[in-house]
Amino acid sequence: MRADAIALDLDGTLVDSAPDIAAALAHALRREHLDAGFELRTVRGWVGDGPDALIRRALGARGVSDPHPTLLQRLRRHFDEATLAAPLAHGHAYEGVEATLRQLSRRMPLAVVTNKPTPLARAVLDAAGLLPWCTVVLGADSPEQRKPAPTLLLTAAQWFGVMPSRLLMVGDGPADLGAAAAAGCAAALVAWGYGGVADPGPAVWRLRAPQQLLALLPPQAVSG
Ligand SMILES: O=C(O)COP(=O)(O)O
Ligand SMILES: [Mg+2]
Repeated sequence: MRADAIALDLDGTLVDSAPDIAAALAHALRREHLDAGFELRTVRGWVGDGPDALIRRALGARGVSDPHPTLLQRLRRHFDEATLAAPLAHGHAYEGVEATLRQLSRRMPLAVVTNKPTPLARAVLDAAGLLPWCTVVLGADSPEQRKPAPTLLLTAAQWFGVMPSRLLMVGDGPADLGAAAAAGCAAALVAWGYGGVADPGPAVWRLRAPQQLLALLPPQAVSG
């Protein structure tokens, strides 16, 4: 396939961060004297739409379907503080990701496009040792930017001066595929992430290991 740049999702694609997200969520809920006893696999299923959606899902699971905005704000503040204090204390980059990004970054620019806010995303990437290989980190700093909206992918394409059709979005969830479709980008779905996509359709590449990206995008396929 031809791609001139890659956009990479963060949680569930580059890093197995669910244990840290679960710890930050538990910290936030406890600070507000709320029941924080969620299983890791439950929290894992809530990752992918950003921390505000995560917090709403946790509250919803406790029967709080219409939380007060100030409670949401406080929970977000506690969540962000906990994440910045220990971005990746329990999780790690998936095996093969660091070496793959290092090699790919010599061939083409790499953007991280995530529903995490940018400061949290940068902290996690730094802790994972992946930040040096990322040309730009684009997080969802406002609700409108959140995947499946195409905004961040279009920003990445513009940033790199490439057509959206020559930007490959690599992700683990429906928001990633939705954003790729909305932006007109090619898409690849990883097999190791937090999932939630039963049938990605024939146009989507399937990756069983990060290293497969190197074969999918050989050096001679790079233009310019
Ligand atoms: O839910 C999040 O915090 C972000 O998820 P993403 O990196 O998969 O976009
Ligand atoms: Mg993800």
